[in-house]
Amino acid sequence: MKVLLHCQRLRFIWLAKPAGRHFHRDSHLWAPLTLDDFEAINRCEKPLPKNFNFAADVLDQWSLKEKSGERPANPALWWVNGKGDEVKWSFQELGSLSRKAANVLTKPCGLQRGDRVAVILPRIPEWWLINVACMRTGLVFMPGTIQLTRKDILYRLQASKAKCIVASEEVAPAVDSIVSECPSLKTKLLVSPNHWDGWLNFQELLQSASEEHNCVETGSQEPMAIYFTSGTTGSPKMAQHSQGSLGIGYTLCGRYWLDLTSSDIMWNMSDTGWIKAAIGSVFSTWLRGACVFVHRMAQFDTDIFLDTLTTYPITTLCSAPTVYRMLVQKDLKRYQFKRLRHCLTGGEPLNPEVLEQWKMQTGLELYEGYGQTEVGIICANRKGEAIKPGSMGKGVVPYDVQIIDENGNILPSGKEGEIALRLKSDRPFCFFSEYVDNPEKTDATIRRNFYVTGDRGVMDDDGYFWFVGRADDVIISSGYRIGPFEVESALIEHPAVVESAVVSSPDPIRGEVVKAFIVLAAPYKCSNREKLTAELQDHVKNSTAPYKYPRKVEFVQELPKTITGKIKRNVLRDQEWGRA
Ligand SMILES: Nc1ncnc2c1ncn2[C@@H]1O[C@H](COP(=O)(O)OP(=O)(O)OP(=O)(O)O)[C@@H](O)[C@H]1O
Repeated sequence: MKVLLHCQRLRFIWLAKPAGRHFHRDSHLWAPLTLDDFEAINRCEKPLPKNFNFAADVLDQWSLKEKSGERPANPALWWVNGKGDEVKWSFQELGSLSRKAANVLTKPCGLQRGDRVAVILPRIPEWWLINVACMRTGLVFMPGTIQLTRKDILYRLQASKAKCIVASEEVAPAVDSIVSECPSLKTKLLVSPNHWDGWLNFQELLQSASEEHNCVETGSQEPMAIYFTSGTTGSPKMAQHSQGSLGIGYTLCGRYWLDLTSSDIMWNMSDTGWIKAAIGSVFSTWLRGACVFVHRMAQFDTDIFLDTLTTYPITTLCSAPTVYRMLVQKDLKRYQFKRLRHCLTGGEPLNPEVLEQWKMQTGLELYEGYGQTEVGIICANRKGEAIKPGSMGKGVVPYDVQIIDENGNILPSGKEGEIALRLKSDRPFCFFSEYVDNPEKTDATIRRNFYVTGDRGVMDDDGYFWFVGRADDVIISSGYRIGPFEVESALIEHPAVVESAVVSSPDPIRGEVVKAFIVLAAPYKCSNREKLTAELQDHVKNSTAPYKYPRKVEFVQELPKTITGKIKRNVLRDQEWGRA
């Protein structure tokens, strides 16, 4: 199945040899792959087909099922903006509009299979159209959030050598200010009712484009998308994914973690720039034939958020822990959610206190998942399995998740080490292909026969994984190893704490000590700081091993975060160590 090449400078690259069973769609021998096939491929019980295209092999199949009445009359995409505007597309409408969009990309934009397209759009329906149009044409989709600054956009366009940028008016001026420094960029496509000098207009071109389009027969391992990582620990890396890794790799995630069926309505809050949008708002959801629900909020607002859940028949919700931390500050018992039955979170550790409060106030569990841009979901609390508050759940199929030491040896349960994925003879097909133009970083993810995540954790006797912290975030004080998450989770149990970030801080005797940066809840903002510090320190000493308590405490208005909302502990740590 797979050939392992031993290259110069001890670099390993994998060439998976896909099976040739999947005939060209025009051939009389061609049979569409079914959801059962995708699940079997995901379980590694069936080989990856030679060719695969998510638009043709998944979306167009749902269109046919919709036509024949085999799928409920649920939209494929349901978009609202809170101002009375609404878009509902069936799979058939999504099909015909995305074919038109494909013609816009190849004809007036002049793009060819394999070209890279930077797409920086807010949560508007066109984002989904361009996404599917790129699949149909074999273009490599590179999403980015509209919160990117001029400098971020320049970094992304130069690093990727993108041929085209698709943007909205929010970011067009920033693009214009740096375009002269991006020689590879040939086309600027604006998604707006207005015309801008030097930009083609998507809406106008879409209206006149033909609906006739033959989907490109992409190889399963052909590049489909490039995701820039969050940049929590440094410059974002370009993780490249293939048609198969994204298009098939999330089948089981949709079934077991998201628990979706074709009559579900999934609201995933992730920004369009991150892989979580791809998982929850494209691949997992549409593989299961469910409806993708989108609310374009100008900015996150808890009242609008809660109103949306009471107004629309959303069944499944996925949001970052930060959002749940804010929501549990409200009196949630006042709200009657219309159809909500399954709630998910991930991207950051979820404090057990938040899970308990959410459950107490809404009656619903919170199913946490743990993953990375590079390899997708690694651990998750699956529907139907008992949740252990504070744990990220068990390893997900097809991954063999282990805790290893610095030499790549598997550690027994209960021992802290690095979270890693065991690579048997085959590299799992759902892995990213590489960090583009960065073979050293790609190689550095492999230790002996493991993919190392760079995160530290513990597996218990029941196979549940417990997050300790990113390897760089672990604090070593007087010889003790202290994970920030445990201290932060202890702090948030106290009613004065909305959220906190725990980092190492220099100390002349202990080398480094635990320091907590704390955002206070409104009623505690005017409290006596000295008294409150002592109270919080005592609280941590009582709820976890006393050596973990924060010897230094600083109260802050807010914590530094990435645009995905993740706490940037490295910024606070550098500040403490005078490296800022
Ligand atoms: N449920 C979770 N619990 C704890 N941490 C999580 C969870 N889910 C994701 N993470 C963290 O997020 C990381 C993956 O996030 P992402 O792929 O966006 O890149 P990043 O590591 O934040 O950014 P960069 O690699 O650019 O520094 C994981 O390695 C882990 O540290």
